[in-house]
Amino acid sequence: MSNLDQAYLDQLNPPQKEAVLKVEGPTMIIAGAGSGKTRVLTYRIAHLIKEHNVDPFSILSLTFTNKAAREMRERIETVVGSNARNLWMGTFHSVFSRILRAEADKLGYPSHFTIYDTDDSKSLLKNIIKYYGLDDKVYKPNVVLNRISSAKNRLVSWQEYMNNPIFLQDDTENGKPEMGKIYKEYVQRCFKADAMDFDDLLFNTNVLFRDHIDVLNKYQQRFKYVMVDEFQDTNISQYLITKKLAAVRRNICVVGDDAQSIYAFRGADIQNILNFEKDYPELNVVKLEQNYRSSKTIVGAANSIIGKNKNQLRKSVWTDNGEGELIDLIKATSDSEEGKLVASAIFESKNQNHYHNSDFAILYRTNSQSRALEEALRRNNIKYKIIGGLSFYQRKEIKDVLGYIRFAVNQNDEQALRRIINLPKRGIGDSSVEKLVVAAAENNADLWTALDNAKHVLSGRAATAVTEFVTLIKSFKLAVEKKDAFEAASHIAKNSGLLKELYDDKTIEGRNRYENVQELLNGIKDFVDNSENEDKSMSAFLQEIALLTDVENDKDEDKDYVTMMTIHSSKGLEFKNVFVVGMEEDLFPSQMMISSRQDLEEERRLFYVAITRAETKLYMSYALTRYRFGRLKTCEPSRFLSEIDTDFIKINQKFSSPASPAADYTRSFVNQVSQPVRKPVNQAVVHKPSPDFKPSNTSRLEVGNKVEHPKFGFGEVTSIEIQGANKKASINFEKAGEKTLLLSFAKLRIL
Ligand SMILES: Nc1ncnc2c1ncn2[C@@H]1O[C@H](COP(=O)(O)OP(=O)(O)OP(=O)(O)O)[C@@H](O)[C@H]1O
Ligand SMILES: [Mg+2]
Repeated sequence: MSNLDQAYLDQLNPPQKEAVLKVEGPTMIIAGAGSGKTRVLTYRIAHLIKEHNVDPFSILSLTFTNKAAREMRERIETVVGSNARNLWMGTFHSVFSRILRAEADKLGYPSHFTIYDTDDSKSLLKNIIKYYGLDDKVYKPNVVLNRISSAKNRLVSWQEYMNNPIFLQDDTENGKPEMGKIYKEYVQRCFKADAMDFDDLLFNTNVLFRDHIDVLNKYQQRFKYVMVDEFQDTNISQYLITKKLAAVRRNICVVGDDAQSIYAFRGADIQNILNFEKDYPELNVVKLEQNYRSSKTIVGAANSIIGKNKNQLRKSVWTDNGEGELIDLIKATSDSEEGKLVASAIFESKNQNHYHNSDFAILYRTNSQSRALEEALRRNNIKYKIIGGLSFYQRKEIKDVLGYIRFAVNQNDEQALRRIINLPKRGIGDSSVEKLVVAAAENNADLWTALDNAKHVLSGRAATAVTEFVTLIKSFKLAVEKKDAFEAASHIAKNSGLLKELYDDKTIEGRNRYENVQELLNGIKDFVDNSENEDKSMSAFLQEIALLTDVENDKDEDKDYVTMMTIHSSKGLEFKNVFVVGMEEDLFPSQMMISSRQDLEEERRLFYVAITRAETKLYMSYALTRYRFGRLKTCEPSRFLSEIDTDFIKINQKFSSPASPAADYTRSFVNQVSQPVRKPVNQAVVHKPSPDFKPSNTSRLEVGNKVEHPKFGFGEVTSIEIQGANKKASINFEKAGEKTLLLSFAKLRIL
């Protein structure tokens, strides 16, 4: 997006301008990708402040990531100046956790409540499942968590859940009749621990506004204008919050694209778009049809894809931009070759077009696909960055230090306690912790009180160790109260013994971990010195990082890197060149997700999101074999490839496997490679191994060797590749065709 300057209204087309100028009353813009919806929101806010003298403090703008909020804020700042800092802008979770902190006492929480992340929630559920003596193979913690999460997102409390026979019946049919009991215990334990999980942030905001009219009134008065980006991905809980807040003034503007709704699996509901029309009959609906982001080819391909979905609001998207190049289809024999071909294509495009690394993004369906791509990029010296995956704050050493900090802030934080109580080892085992938790429950006391009275519950060494631990935590608590966040954190890292333990580990990993903890301390220093948040307390810092989404924590100084991320995280972003990799059946569309037509349509919308991130050039790639879950699998090209109008796509000969059968691009070839659900070749091959078949030692296998495989039959080795400890051979089998096999697994007889 170009910089906003004084003449911002000239940078809008007529319907965009209309949406910016009409600031009173409800407005909805449901329009295609790249049509300037986010731009409209940004300019609208600038306009409200500049022309209508609206106090930024009374504008609430909800975005998909905090990063998007930061970028919008920066742009608005160029028009209205530093005043823009006071805008209420961020994700639903971050904005409402701020409000919950301010109003926590109304719900019986302290303002320093802890936010449990998914790991905390899962391990708490594990404890509960064990506590009730249930089988954790039946009650899998992440399945149970999903069930609880979806109940909360539909605003179903545990009381309603337990009293509604429909849920019990459903759970009984699923073989999990005890779900209600687990849900109840989970909520009560979170409450006891002064903790809220992610879903609670929305659930409890709804409770707050439902039960405390005075509080609701206060925020209804404060937020004179409410705006929501990516509206199609709001769930009912989020929808009701905005509806309540806007109920008095009705100045609400939502923008989104039903074709990009990709979170139905987490409870997002396109129905909200339809509800909106009902809830606001006086609604001003704005249509945006011109795409400013992408070439004609890309827009055409995207339209041809989304047209295959039955459930969508029909709308047209067109662009004035040039034709652009055709989409390049890259075919690889294996996932590692896919990585190499993608890296080579980036390398060449950079040279030819003088692009920076940052002009490229690689998008995939699941995080696990990144490994082969990373290896290839590293070999080509192309700097990349994975967004998402295991983020900085998810690393063990960081979570350990944060565990101490969390417990110093909130001594009821059971999950933090369990993490740190025996770290570094001080002779306090799981069973001692369990005894303390039970003692606390039986005496209706909180965990901290039980710890403080450990000598009545435990004996011998464990009791002494717990008493020493309590003394240590008391000193940390004091540090958190008396010192600034940075000094307190440094004190805790040092005196907990964690820093020393890492320092003493002289392995490369140990050094890395030590540096990561130093980096965490740097981050806290930065927060103290530079954060926009007025509250510089340790608990404010914890809250800020608890809500960082995948796309956020960009600590890298050098910003020139190829971005790698899942398609889900790429929503709302744009890049000059985009690679959509792993275009294979079972991977994309994902095998796990397509049990119904609705699910397939959601996968297709995800594909639409991926395509529409590209401005100039789009590449798609697939591999014929791929390691998945530790096994080499034969893959079929994704059915989505055959759904792209063939006028928009061509096979890239240069960056396709030499083994690919087609020399020239022809329509029929694309159709042929993309036929959905072809039987994998190897299933058709029936080979009876020779009577004297005995696997040979393959350590000396060479290119050109003739071999026999018990299933694929006879073939010739065409290449050998060493990858770390693994050695792979590509073998051209007479009947089964080209296969890449991992030699440590493949049974081969050298002839
Ligand atoms: N009137 C305009 N003139 C020139 N460029 C524009 C105009 N409107 C939008 N753009 C540019 O088009 C691109 C897409 O805009 P924006 O990101 O706001 O679209 P969007 O509808 O929010 O897309 P998505 O659905 O992917 O979130 C941006 O680079 C933006 O700056
Ligand atoms: Mg947008």
